[in-house]
Amino acid sequence: MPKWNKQTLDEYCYVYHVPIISFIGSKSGDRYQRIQVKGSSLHLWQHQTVDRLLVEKSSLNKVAKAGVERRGVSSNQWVLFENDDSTKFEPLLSVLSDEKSKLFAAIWDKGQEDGVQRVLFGHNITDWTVKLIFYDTLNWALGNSSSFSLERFVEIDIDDIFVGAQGTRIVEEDVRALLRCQNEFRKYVQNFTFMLGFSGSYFRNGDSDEDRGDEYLVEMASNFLWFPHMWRHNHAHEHNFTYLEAIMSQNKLFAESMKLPVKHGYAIAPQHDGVFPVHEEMYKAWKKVWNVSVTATEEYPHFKPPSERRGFIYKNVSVLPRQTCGLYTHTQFFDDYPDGFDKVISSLRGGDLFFTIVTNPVSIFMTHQQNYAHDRLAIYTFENLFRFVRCWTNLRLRWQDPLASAKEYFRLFSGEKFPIWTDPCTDSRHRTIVPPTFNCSARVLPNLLIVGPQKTGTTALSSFLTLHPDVSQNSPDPRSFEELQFFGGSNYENGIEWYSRHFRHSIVVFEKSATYFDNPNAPKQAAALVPNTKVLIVLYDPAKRAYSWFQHLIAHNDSGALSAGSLDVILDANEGFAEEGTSLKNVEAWKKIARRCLSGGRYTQHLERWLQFFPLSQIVFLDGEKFLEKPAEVLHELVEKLDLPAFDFANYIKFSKSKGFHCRVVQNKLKCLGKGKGRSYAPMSEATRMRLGKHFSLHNSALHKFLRRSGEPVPKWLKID
Ligand SMILES: Nc1ncnc2c1ncn2[C@@H]1O[C@H](COP(=O)(O)OS(=O)(=O)O)[C@@H](OP(=O)(O)O)[C@H]1O
Repeated sequence: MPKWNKQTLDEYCYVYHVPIISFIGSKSGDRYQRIQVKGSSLHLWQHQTVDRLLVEKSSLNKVAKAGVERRGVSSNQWVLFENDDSTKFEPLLSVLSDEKSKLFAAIWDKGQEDGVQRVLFGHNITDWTVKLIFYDTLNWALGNSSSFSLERFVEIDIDDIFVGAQGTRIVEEDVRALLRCQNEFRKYVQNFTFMLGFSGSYFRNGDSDEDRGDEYLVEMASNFLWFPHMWRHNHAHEHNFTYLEAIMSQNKLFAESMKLPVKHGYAIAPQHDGVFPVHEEMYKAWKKVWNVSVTATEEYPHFKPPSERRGFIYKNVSVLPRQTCGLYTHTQFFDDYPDGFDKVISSLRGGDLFFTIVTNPVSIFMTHQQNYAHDRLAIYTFENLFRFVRCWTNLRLRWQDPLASAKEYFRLFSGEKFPIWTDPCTDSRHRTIVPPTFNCSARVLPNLLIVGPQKTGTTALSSFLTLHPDVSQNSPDPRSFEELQFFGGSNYENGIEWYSRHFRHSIVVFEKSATYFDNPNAPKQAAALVPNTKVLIVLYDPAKRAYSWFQHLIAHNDSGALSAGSLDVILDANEGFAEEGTSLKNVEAWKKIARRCLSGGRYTQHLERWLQFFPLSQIVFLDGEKFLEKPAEVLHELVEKLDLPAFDFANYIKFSKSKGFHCRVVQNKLKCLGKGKGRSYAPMSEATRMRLGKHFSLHNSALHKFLRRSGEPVPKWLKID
């Protein structure tokens, strides 16, 4: 890192108490093996080979268990640290060797030399022990260490307990093994209980030994917990509520007659069909027949990568992420492990499966009855996994009922409650399980979002833009001032079928909801559904738009605005200078109005959020003031940016003297926007203007800087002399 950058980084970390995590590699051409770390008394050794590692006792190592020795590391290219001063440095991972001096693969510099704390690693996280220590370090750096729980909830579902071709199914001896293994697992996982999923229609569907296996399982039913699939492993998305209710009821009758303990309102849909993408009819049938309140899926937001699967709540059903453990219905023999036996071994010994448990507070695994027949690979896999976790970590594994897990999950990740819709048509797995009413080849989603802010001319812009023959706009929603207000709004709950119904094919398909710009959830939700869309932001003098907002409220007889009488009274209240004797109710109402008037005009504040989810190349800025004066010219530029053929807007947009704004020309007549757009009201006083200018000055100069830096044209109204 260049010297100047390093200095700035160190200074930042010193001032804001931010620790640094560094991974240090060996320099290939360097002749020196032992080097002093610049500005520190610490030395490091390059190009080292490591055979044995030992996790050290340290307040930073929480999950990683201290004192266990790992042998057979056998890899080279490590950088090791030499520590002469235990008051300044605390080892996290040491190297065991026959040499006298002790070297360390990870060390914590407590910041006594320059006030900056650092954790230095001499190897990257391809080594699982380093990864484990890195996980602890990250939690420490994020300040999670004290609140960090060592409890991990583990659930193993056996799906389709009666589903399977003859010759692949469990027999009586396998059921006995399952019971033994459940007891064995309880040594590692407190309260462990297998959860068995059933489709009753397949009961006793094997040869005579397998049928006996089914019977014995049902005799032993009370030892396990049971949850429903469909009667015949049916795919939910293909059916409506009435049919789903019927087949679920049939499965319920089966459970009742077999006395299966079905508790906890838990269910799993065969092949996750209907859970995500959501099939509302299935959720309704689940509630009605089984009163389901928890399920799990591998499909949200997408099947891959598994580490990014998350949860959500839909129709009062908590959907938890479900993990795969590398065992599928065809995995019955050691030789059958997908990608070979070694892959599974490495996955559970410090690989993906191990880290699934480490990193997820709740892990729900999916297995199938075949994995407990023949070589009983599931038993082998989980027993070894649990042993490994016990050996190398301080984690406490526990089973708890899915309802408690759901509660815990959404307590920890409360921001995940609302599902984020993705486009099922761009996910090959989701495409096959969308309800038949959702036709991917016909569905249309926007490729341009006009996001606002409000009161910047977005209605006029939309109206004029649709003059272009290759542009179409969403059909209006009368319930929300014509706008769909889908992202970040209550219409989001209506789902994508509802949303996409409002669009029709065209080269540019746009949606305009001016509420999106300053809505905290809109960018994330928009990026999940239409990641390639362009996002158009109108840049308009925020002082004028604040005044326009206030006039909007007056025109709508808003009691708060009317009682204030002027925007200045609102601004006074917002700054804590409400006139003596003003009721608290009025002060609160005026502050609320102030927020609405001012918030959207703080451009960079909201822009930052959009840029977290969309690259700058997809953001289109439009000068709102120039648009007001010369709409045809601005539209000409916009059309070019959108790669559309040129269009003679000037022919179709003319200025109306009576309206005082530009209007569309329809059959030789001017057709202006309604009276709610382009209102006539007293002009803003110079004093209010100045006041608002002052309020926005920092935000405006940040916007100015941002536009300059990004090579975007700076609107005239923003130019700073
Ligand atoms: N051609 C034309 N016709 C009418 N109005 C025009 C036009 N061009 C820009 N404007 C300005 O648009 C302001 C309303 O902005 P929005 O359409 O974004 O408002 S909203 O947020 O959708 O309610 C509106 O604000 P007010 O003047 O306060 O009514 C206008 O200043």
